Amino acid sequence: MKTIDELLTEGVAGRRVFVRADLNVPLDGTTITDDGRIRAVLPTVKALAETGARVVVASHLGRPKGAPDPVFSLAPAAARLGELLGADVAFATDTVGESAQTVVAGLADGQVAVVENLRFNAGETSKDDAERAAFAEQLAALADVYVGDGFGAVHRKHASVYDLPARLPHYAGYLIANEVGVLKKLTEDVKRPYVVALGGAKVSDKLAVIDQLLAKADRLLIGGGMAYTFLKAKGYEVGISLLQEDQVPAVTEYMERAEKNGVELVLPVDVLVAPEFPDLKTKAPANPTTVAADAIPADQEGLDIGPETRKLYASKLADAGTVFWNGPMGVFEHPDYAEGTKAVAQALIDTPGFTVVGGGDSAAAVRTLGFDESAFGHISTGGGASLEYLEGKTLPGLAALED
Ligand SMILES: Nc1ncnc2c1ncn2[C@@H]1O[C@H](COP(=O)(O)OP(=O)(O)OP(=O)(O)O)[C@@H](O)[C@H]1O
Ligand SMILES: O=C(O)[C@H](O)COP(=O)(O)O
Repeated sequence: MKTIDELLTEGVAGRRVFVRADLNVPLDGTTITDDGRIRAVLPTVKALAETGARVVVASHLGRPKGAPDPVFSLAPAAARLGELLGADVAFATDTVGESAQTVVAGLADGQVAVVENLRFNAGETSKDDAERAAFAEQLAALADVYVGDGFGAVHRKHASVYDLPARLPHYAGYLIANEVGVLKKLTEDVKRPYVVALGGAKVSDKLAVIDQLLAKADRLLIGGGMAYTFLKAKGYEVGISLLQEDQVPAVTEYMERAEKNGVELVLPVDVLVAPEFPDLKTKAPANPTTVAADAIPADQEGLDIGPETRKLYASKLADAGTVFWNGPMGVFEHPDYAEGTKAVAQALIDTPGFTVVGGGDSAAAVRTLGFDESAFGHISTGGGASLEYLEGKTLPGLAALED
């Protein structure tokens, strides 16, 4: 994999450099609640701008449906990038259309532009190779060189991640190089016990990863929205909690295999429930009730792990040699459901083992709940990406940078 340092040595002055970043930051309306992913790509953008490149930054944000949707505009991220760079950042109101072409053509050496959300174009995420290729051609027309630095999206076989680098000279940015450097160690030299804590809301993506983790980890702690598919597989009522019904048979098999392989698969013993999802805007008190994991009322939703589970998970993390944690334990954005995530974050700080926190929301949780980032071994910008990397999978966005 050629890195950006080689590109800088070759010289970038006057060249249009396309930086595929992951600016998929959490938003409250148009307010960015955690800018970690924007800060993470700064070294790459700065190095390119300072050496005279015309930098075109592109990213996805959220999961729009292949058409423009103002809720998912990258405009707030572009503005924040400008603030962090201390420079004007031009913003194109489309991705490859007239606005993008005009903005890119107007860039002077050393200037930076951001184009609108890649996923406003159906070609970006299309499963059809030709459709993705057509969009990649349009993206390629905007640049002379490609720098891949959106680590959080390298597990996606998307046009800007996979098809575009094949069409331009390509290099890995500093973030990708650093992430791969740290995560590689976890695949080669893992100090045991190796404990993996999984939570969050992208349940279907992450359940598949457990299949592989059963052959690698010594202990798996399950929380967040993911827990309810397991509790359902145990035959418990999960009420209106997040549930991946079609995955129940697979999860049943995981639980059987864990037992056979001697992997400790630990599930919540109690949870916080309420009749409805909390209001994350007003943060009005949610008044949750604590119930045993096998006693969730049919009309209630599980939104955090309970106090007994917090203690249990802390004890399961205390003697870890290595910990990988992805996905908040509850809806941490609301104070009534933040304690589970806080307890796991604190347990990672307290354990003597090497700790890695992966995921946009997990990293945001650690920061917004007031933890010191330096107390963790590594905070990865990738959730699904870091999990799939640890699984040993070939990730499209990394493979594309290699050849
Ligand atoms: N029990 C629950 N029910 C519903 N949502 C939950 C629950 N527990 C956690 N969440 C939500 O999960 C979200 C984070 O999940 P996600 O899987 O995206 O995490 P991540 O891996 O850190 O991020 P990413 O994969 O996007 O990098 C948070 O917004 C949180 O509110
Ligand atoms: O948040 C993430 O994990 C990355 O930005 C990828 O987003 P996606 O899961 O919507 O592809």
